[in-house]
Amino acid sequence: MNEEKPSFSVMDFALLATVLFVYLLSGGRWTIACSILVLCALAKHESSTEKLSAAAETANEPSAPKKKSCCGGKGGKSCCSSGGKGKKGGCCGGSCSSKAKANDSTIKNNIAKETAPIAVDFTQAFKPVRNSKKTNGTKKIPKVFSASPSTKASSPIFKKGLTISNEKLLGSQIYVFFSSLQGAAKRSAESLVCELSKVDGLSKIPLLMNLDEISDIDDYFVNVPCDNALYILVLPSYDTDSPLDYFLQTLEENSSDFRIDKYPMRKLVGYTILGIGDSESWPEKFCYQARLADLLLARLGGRRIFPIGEICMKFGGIPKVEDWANLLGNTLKDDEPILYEFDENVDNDDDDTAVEDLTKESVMDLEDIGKSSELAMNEVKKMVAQNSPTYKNLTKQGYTVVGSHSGVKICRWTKNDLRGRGSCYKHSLFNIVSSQCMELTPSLACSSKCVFCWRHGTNPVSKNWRWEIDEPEYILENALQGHYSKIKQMRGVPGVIAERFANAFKVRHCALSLVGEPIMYPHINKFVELLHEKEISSFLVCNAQHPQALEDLGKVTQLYVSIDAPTKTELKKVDRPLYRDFWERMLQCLNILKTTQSHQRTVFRMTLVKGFNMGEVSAYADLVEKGLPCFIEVKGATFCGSSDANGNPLTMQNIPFYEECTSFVKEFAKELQRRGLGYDIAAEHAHSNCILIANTKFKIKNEWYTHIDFERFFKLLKSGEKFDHLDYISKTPEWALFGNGGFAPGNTRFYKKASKQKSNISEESAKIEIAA
Ligand SMILES: Cc1cc2nc3c(=O)[nH]c(=O)nc-3n(C[C@H](O)[C@H](O)[C@H](O)COP(=O)(O)O)c2cc1C
Ligand code: SF4
Repeated sequence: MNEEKPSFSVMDFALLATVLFVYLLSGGRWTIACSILVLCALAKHESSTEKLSAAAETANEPSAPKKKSCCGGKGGKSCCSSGGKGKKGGCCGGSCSSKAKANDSTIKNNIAKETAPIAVDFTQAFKPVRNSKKTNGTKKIPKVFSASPSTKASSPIFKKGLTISNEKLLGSQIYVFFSSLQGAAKRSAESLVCELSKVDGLSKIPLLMNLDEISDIDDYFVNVPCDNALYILVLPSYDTDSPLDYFLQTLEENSSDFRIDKYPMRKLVGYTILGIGDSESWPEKFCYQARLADLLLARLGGRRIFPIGEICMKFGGIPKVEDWANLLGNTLKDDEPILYEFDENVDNDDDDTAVEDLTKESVMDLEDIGKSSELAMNEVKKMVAQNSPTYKNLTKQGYTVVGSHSGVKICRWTKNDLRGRGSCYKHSLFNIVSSQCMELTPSLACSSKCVFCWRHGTNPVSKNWRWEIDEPEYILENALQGHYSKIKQMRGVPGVIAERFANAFKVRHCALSLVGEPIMYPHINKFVELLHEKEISSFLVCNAQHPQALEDLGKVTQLYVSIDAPTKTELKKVDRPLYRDFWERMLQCLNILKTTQSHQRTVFRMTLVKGFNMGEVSAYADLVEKGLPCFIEVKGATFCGSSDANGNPLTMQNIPFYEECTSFVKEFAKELQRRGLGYDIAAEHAHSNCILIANTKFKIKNEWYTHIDFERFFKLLKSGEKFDHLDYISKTPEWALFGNGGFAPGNTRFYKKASKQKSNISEESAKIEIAA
């Protein structure tokens, strides 16, 4: 034991006494100076005392072996760097060397961190388990991908739905779906397919699918095409309306549709999503629709096998897609178990706590995503916003977009008529002069995706109205303005007849067709009233998918219903309707024509497409029996220029010749007469492959009255009296009757040069026109 040394020496006391003396003699400053001197002296004294006592101690020790001198961390030969031949050095016991190793590895790690190509930040889901209890041993840590937060809160299945699946991802059939407006998602999906095809051991080549072209989304997102399907979705985000909105709307509806399985996506091996967007221009909404899709697929029971990727196409683009694809490829090869949610096979073992720890944070994140995504789902957008690619597309095609959901366009028959080259078939059949007719739609969106629709791929689709609504007064005023400005542009065109040009500034007819489904517009009745107030007659074409709107429709001059196929199977193939109960809807509409709307001038509009709907006439006759329309307008689909790959599957082979149309119509009329339904062929416009079958009540004293007396129509309307289709008829002129061609006198028929026509036609890419 060491003996205790005294704390103060005589020297110390002498110094302190000096300080006291100085204080009493001269006060503050001198005392401070003196104190500092005293403290220095004391410190010096103290250290020399220590040195002395240390020397005394060493001198007193019994022959202790001499310690090697320490390197002081500098690594002298004798110690840490040890020429020590594997022996631990004398001073630090080797800790110098281990520290050096640690420093080394930290640096390496840092370098690795700095140089690693973090292309996409989707690594959050791979956070390591923080509970060390769960990571010991050789047990692998399952990757966890949490499911929809809202379902987590509400579904009992979720709470206990964590289990491990060892699905063999490599053996699955991968489907790469994409939706694209401007092509970036398509290119990304193609690159993804290319990268994934290189993955060793993948048993099947991934399939590329365009979501916007799928006839029925339910074929893939309620049913699945095979029992080992794995879905990868490449989705852009748009804060304006885009085709993806319909897809998301469908998933949303399916998740709450009691008629279908609550978790249909559980049939998949799994899914993952690659979002693309623009983080610079849309920082708040960057890839928000990809996240929404992720949420909805999880809600439908889908199992996420890889975290959602979010790539800004402005910075990096395709190389980042490839990075993501490579990481996904590694996951496919990786046979580690994946923890899925939404599985009732509960495994309630100890891992649950670890899983909870592990998922807590990502679930929190997803809750935020969930909230913002659900808000996004309920957000009301403009159908066609001015900055949207759809707007640009439509205006490029010659449409004047009015407000946010309506459009006008002057058709080629209006131009023809201004130049004395004849009106369209509506002149021959019903007395509508093309140069005074405005083609307009108050809804550019449609609830069908007809194969022959030439605007397919351009206009938005939806089952019902989900956009901002413009006032009918605003639409009419601006539509007329748009129409007149297009007419004005015709003033320099050779051959324009001055009188017709002047009259064209008084629109007399409005064809509510053009593109989309006019009856979807919530204020359609008010809009038609406004037309009538201006003595503009109304020709409304609807697609027989909105029975309630049809039932509620007020008086129109003529009411069309498109009948594109005679049977349920064919109608699905031709119209690709969005509604699951499309056939029932159509039958309901036919019944409404026969009952509530029987006072209207009703017309079945049939567009003949060879190879699609020119088969059985008796099935068509069944439909006529159900709707009993006043007229049946049969028109061969017509060619209208080459396609720009808009998804239209038809070619010139599908365009029927006029002879084929007439023989179809003759057979059809015969079948109707055989059933005693009282129809006959009345008029034609051979130039546009169009023939009219009319109910014989319009044949008075052996003369056809298929034309409209517009003056009488407006007179009756103003009178407020009830009237029906027979009250405003006029005699069909001789030239329009069937067999006479239907070309109005006073016009010169103009034939395109055959060679020029030929050069414009590309068999593979024909665009088919059905309206006008
Ligand atoms: C009108 C418009 C709106 C957009 N809105 C968003 C958005 O809300 N969030 C986002 O991340 N990117 C947004 N973008 C960027 C697109 O998602 C991005 O350009 C993407 O690559 C487009 O894919 P696509 O070419 O396949 O259509 C928008 C782009 C346009 C033109
Ligand atoms: S043809 Fe008419 S009903 Fe069919 S998709 Fe086009 S706009 Fe809609």
